[in-house]
Amino acid sequence: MTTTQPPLHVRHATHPAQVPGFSTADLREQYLVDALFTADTITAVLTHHDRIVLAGARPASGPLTLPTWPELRSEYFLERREAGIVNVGEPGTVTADGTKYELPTGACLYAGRGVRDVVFDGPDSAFYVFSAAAHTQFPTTLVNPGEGNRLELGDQRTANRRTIDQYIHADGVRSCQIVLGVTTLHAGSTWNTMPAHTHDRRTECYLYFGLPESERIVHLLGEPEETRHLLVADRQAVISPSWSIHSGAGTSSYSFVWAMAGENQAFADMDGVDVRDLR
Ligand SMILES: O=C[C@H](O)[C@@H](O)CC(=O)C(=O)O
Ligand SMILES: [Zn+2]
Repeated sequence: MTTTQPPLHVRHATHPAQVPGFSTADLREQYLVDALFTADTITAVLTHHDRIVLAGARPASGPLTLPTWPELRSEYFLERREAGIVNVGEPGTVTADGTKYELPTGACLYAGRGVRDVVFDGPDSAFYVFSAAAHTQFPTTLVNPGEGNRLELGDQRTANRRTIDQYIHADGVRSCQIVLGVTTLHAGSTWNTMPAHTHDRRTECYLYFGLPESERIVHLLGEPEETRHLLVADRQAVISPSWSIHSGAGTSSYSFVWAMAGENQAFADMDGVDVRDLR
């Protein structure tokens, strides 16, 4: 089928000193990715923070093939890249060089460097793609919800009881740079990632999903002593540069894909910020 292929949206890196001068609209333009999932379209954003590409594929009326973009100067998208793909919609399939993988909601497919053809299918599926530059090839691997390393964090009394599934990480599915998982807030819990942290060696992106259409997440960003917020809807992503905290509270519970790329893959390489020190 024929589809319109939107251009790659390129976002330059930002300096923390710019943040105090940003209006709400400026903050949203720099850090919020608000329309990744348009029917029969693959939408993509390249951020110069660690050269991460975020893409969304919604194969509503037929299969969609992952293209490449002129800015990448590559023959095919994964020629020098790797990707973590998470289905944030209804069950669907991803076919990587002829091998078809079934992805229920919340499942993750790691697609390694060198995979030429990636095809998304499933009328109500929605595939989130997080891609980083890759120096070598690791095997393409499927991880289903609950099959990764599972962490139970937080407490209902502080409204942050949540389950963290680590999928792509140093002790799980191997990759060059990507560390990726899905966190699900338990019913009645609203806070993620509080106490907040930074990790100056990695850029991290959150893609919120499973949030009712009428609800919003108040996502906190910026340096710990100079924070700002974004009001974020379902299936929207936020880019957190290395100097930025990334934490939020919803008007309801929700899930999110967290994914990072950069200098190392140590999940525990975080600089925690005491709640009392946030400004
Ligand atoms: O660097 C790690 C990431 O920010 C997330 O894994 C945090 C998270 O999912 C949570 O606390 O809810
Ligand atoms: Zn983090």
